[in-house]
Amino acid sequence: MENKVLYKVEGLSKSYQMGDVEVKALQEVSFEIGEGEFVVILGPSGSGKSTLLNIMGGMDKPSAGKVFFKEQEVTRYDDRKLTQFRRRDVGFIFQFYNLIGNLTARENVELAVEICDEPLDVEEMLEAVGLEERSDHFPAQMSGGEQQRVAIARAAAKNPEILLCDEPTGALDFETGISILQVLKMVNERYGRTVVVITHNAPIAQMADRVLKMRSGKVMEDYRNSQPLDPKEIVW
Ligand SMILES: Nc1ncnc2c1ncn2[C@@H]1O[C@H](COP(=O)(O)OP(=O)(O)OP(=O)(O)O)[C@@H](O)[C@H]1O
Repeated sequence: MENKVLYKVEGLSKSYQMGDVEVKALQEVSFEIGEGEFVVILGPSGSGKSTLLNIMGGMDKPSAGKVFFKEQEVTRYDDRKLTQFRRRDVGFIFQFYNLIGNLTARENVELAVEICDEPLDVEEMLEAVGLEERSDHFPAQMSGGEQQRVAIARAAAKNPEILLCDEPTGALDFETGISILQVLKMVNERYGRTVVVITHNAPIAQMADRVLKMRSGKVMEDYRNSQPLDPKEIVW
């Protein structure tokens, strides 16, 4: 089975100048991601995962190299096209949820879909992530796992091609983390969305179709799991 290529990353490098020192966050990273894949980008702290995800999501620009999304070169987009790309094509999920505190779960999701073209049904998404009973609660009235479910509903309801998730289980205990991985897998399977999860937590790689292992700003391994595990079989 060969999926259509969704992302093509070519020779991507990113350096930061810190006084006299040049920090090489990414060094000539190249790979492709197929439509519908569940990808885990695994690497220790400082290996360049967030830098890579931010460039893939149009939030940051590389020092060199190219990113293509559906054969369009994102790295050549002007600000207007980048805004459109972030709104329409990409859903973001962060470690600390980033919900708006004075809006309920439902209102957080509704606000996000207001700025995109073909959103999914808000109630359906809240139900899909298991929050139908809690949709009128404010973030402060919800557990970390519930808040992360709202964040997933918010990102997925935009109906983006891809969900980019930066350590989505990083702030959660083991069992809640597993339940969040199950929700991400559900969005991948039921809605056919491509999902990229970055993590330093090696066991999570067992649920991926594809694994990219990073170290010191480079992709050291790029492999496919022949039998990805169901999240509930993962232990850490
Ligand atoms: N804005 C910045 N200015 C200077 N250096 C930066 C900046 N952002 C990242 N770096 C450096 O780039 C390298 C890669 O950082 P990055 O956050 O991408 O790694 P990471 O794998 O996501 O790490 P973590 O899991 O700890 O978030 C690190 O050495 C980091 O200190």
